[in-house]
Amino acid sequence: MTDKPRGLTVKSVTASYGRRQVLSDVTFDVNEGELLAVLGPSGCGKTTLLRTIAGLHKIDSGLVALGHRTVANGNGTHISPERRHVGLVPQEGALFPHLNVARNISYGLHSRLGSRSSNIARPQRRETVDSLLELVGLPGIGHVKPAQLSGGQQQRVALARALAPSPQVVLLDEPFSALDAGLRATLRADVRTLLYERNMTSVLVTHDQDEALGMADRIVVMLGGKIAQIGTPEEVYHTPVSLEVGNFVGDSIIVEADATSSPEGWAHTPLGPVPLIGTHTTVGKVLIRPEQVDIAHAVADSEFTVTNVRFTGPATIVTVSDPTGTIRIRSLCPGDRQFIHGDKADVHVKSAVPFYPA
Ligand SMILES: Nc1ncnc2c1ncn2[C@@H]1O[C@H](COP(=O)(O)OP(=O)(O)OP(=O)(O)O)[C@@H](O)[C@H]1O
Repeated sequence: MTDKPRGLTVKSVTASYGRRQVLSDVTFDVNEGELLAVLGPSGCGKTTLLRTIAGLHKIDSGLVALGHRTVANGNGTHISPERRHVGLVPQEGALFPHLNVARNISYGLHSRLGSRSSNIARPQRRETVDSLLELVGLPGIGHVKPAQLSGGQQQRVALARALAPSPQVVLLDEPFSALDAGLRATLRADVRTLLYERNMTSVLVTHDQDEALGMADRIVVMLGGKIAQIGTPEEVYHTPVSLEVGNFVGDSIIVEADATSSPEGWAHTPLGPVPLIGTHTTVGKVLIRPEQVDIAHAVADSEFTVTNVRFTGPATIVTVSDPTGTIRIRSLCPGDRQFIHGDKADVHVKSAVPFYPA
């Protein structure tokens, strides 16, 4: 269990809907002030996991603790959501439409204090709401109804409401999924800064790889109700524990590799010799990231042909394929287009890649 009073422990948690188990032996800690992303495909159990931490879904076995306080275990302990001191930022549509922004936020204060909330002096409540609106970058909009706000503004208000009772942990359930790309990027950065400045312990659930890689201190990769890997964004991106994790966490090229007869630390592949992370002596597969591949105009004849060129602004994504089209390699080339469709190309993997034995 975490020894920090504001950390979170999830230990060997299983949870079900009826007879169907959807979380299986889930274990991780979140350190005080850390943002942990739970990344996984749709249906893998991310929301259920958040709900078990928030107290909205009972666990079958295992333990959930906030700091030193066990809030759920398999022996019948189940502290109710309002007594857990957890703030939840759900997906879109979470605000009460009939209440103005200030009342939506002060609802967060009520939920912490229950019946005692009426004892808080109105000026004090107002001061708290005003400072939270300031914090999320929306000063002076307390009188406005949610319908008058943009999606991004509504999510900022939802965050203010979650932070209102000074929770021990903030849980964010795909909070940016309904926003357009530009707004999503801005809000991700703002929320990250805000949580960091408040030293908030946070769990962010997302199926968006960029979001997890860009926001989290550590990532839990969930596949099929189980944890597949826990690590820093760099670890899960560069050294995924399996091809499945690697493929899910980012754009990847997976090719056959033979390390039985190549020099130590290298494997023969259809792309030529490829450097490996670690020493291997079997056949298997390698997982290559697009930015690890250099593509150059062929000096002699090459079996690889440029089949797609896509300019993205800061870089150009070039796809080359072998004659059968079974091997397709995307490479991230900085700068403007230097290739056109049909160019012959040489392919070179420039840094060590993970190897997975067959
Ligand atoms: N109330 C429910 N009753 C029965 N089964 C449910 C219920 N809620 C979710 N499930 C099932 O449990 C599994 C996990 O669902 P969950 O919503 O936790 O996944 P998720 O990873 O959050 O998915 P998404 O990213 O699509 O929201 C899914 O197979 C889902 O169909």
